[in-house]
Amino acid sequence: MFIAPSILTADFNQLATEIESVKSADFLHLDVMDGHFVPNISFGSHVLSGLKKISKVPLDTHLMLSNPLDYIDQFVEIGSSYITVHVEANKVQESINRIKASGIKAGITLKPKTKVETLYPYLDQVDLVLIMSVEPGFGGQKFMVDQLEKVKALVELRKTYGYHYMIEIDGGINGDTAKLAKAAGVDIAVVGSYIFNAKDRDAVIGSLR
Ligand SMILES: O=C(CO)[C@H](O)[C@H](O)COP(=O)(O)O
Repeated sequence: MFIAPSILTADFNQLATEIESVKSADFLHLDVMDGHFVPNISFGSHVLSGLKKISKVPLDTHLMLSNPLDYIDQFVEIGSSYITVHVEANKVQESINRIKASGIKAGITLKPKTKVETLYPYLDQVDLVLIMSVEPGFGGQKFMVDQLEKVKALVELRKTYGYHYMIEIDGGINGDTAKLAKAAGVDIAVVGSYIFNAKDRDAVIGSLR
């Protein structure tokens, strides 16, 4: 399983050092929140604009925004490899088109209460499907085990229709829940507090893999 540390729980007073501490990761997960789509505000592209200068880890950007289309160019500009938008957001199809036209990979995601069927119109177009295993907005929450049913459904759909997306899970991942996620068919685990609350982050990344 690939591991994507979420910098949401990192110490922003020493962001460069925090990012250096997870240099063995497969992706760096960026949780962008607008205080409207989710009840929290995190950071915008300006804060992240120097990231590519200090880390070679590919950037996996998750836009928790009501109007992602208005911000996609900024997150392309900072060097994102993947940009993921919510199916509940405005102008979903236009956002996916914009991401792909920018030459980077597009992802789709959904909140825990949203049915997996809402993703069906986009599954043939996307490179990544992100399953939220907590209510988006905050790190450090408990893993919602029932969301693994969505992972299993997506594995089957990929097999049946020959889709190419990777399946990512985000929220409440630790040593135990990572095993459940992997068994269900997850390709990438986003991990916030379990990594950033540890001293030896590379060791945690290695053990999660
Ligand atoms: O997207 C998020 C919250 O919206 C975080 O990425 C997610 O919660 C990871 O943090 P943790 O591993 O601490 O649960």
